[in-house]
Amino acid sequence: MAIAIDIQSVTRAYGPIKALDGIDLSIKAGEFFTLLGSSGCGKSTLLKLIGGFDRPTQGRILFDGRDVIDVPANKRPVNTVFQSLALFPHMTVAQNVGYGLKLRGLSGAALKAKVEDALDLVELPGFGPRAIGMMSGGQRQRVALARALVMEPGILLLDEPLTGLDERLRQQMRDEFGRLHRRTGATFILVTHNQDEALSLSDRMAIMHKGRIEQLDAPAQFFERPANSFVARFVGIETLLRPERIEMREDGPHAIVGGQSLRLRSPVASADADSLVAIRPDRLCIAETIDTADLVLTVTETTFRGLQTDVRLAFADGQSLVAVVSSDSPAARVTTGTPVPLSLLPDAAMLLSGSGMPPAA
Ligand SMILES: Nc1ncnc2c1ncn2[C@@H]1O[C@H](COP(=O)(O)OP(=O)(O)OP(=O)(O)O)[C@@H](O)[C@H]1O
Repeated sequence: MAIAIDIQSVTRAYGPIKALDGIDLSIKAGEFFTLLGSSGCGKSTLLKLIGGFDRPTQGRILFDGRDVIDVPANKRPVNTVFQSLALFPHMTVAQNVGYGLKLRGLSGAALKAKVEDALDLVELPGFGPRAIGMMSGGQRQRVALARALVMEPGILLLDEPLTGLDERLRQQMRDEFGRLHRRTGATFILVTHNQDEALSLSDRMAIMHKGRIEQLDAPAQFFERPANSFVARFVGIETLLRPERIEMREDGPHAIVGGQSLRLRSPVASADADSLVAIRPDRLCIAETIDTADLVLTVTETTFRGLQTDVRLAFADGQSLVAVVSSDSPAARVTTGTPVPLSLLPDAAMLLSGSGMPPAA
């Protein structure tokens, strides 16, 4: 049932704009795959190509090794849950869910049984006779999901399906997607700009930017080994410092920033003019004494954030980083202008290639 997808050198141009620019991507059968990126990066365009609602300008798309470019949307083993949901407002829940099966020629008790099973699957048992207008936002999302699942697709496409729901419902539906993925075994492809959603659900995900894939990996790898400074910033590693130079020392590579030395995770990629040093905030801590410190920086600002406080610390050249400390620790009460000793845990600092973005202020 689950279907593997191969996207080979796919470009989709609208005049001079390349919504997709040479995408190569293999999605494994049965995997939960997410396309993550900010508005305009091309993720919906890619989903449309997979669904058969649009054609690539160049390149090939294969399902289980078969080219599907000429297969129309309604003949593909794919169902889509659109952001707009696209439910028929004048029909009941059961009529909406059963619509596709009816078109396939199913009727009577067989149709009814399938619809009821699908409503059970999304935890809306007995809701069949209700009018769509009497369903809440979250319930409508589930009806849209049931309508797609009832077709038993090998591939389920989810286009920003949680947009517009409140936080509690988002959480509930998110859990539901995970559960349905395990139960159906179908290949799920989610499009979202919400990082939490992507991280919690995906087996693998791709971060897209300007029609290209910046990184394709399992979720934890985006923090462990961000491919470049764009990805680091996207996943919330905000400290990106411009080094004066890179030095190879006995204990490994070091970056010199503002006259101080930061030990880098090795091996380092070859540095170029755009290379930046990313510092993971979770691997930075305030040291007991100056003697045991890796760095000594000056406090420029503290921001109370409830349980935690952000302490901004500056290098001599004006570049800065943020240490996150517990609000009840003495470190949260340091005053501006104070020198603070810092320790870097192993692999806290990584040298990343730039992606044309300016470094953090
Ligand atoms: N029909 C179209 N005609 C012209 N340009 C288009 C068309 N559809 C998309 N584009 C352009 O292609 C690029 C990618 O669009 P796409 O809708 O795939 O982005 P997205 O990442 O899904 O964004 P969003 O999250 O806002 O939906 C954008 O620059 C967009 O303006």
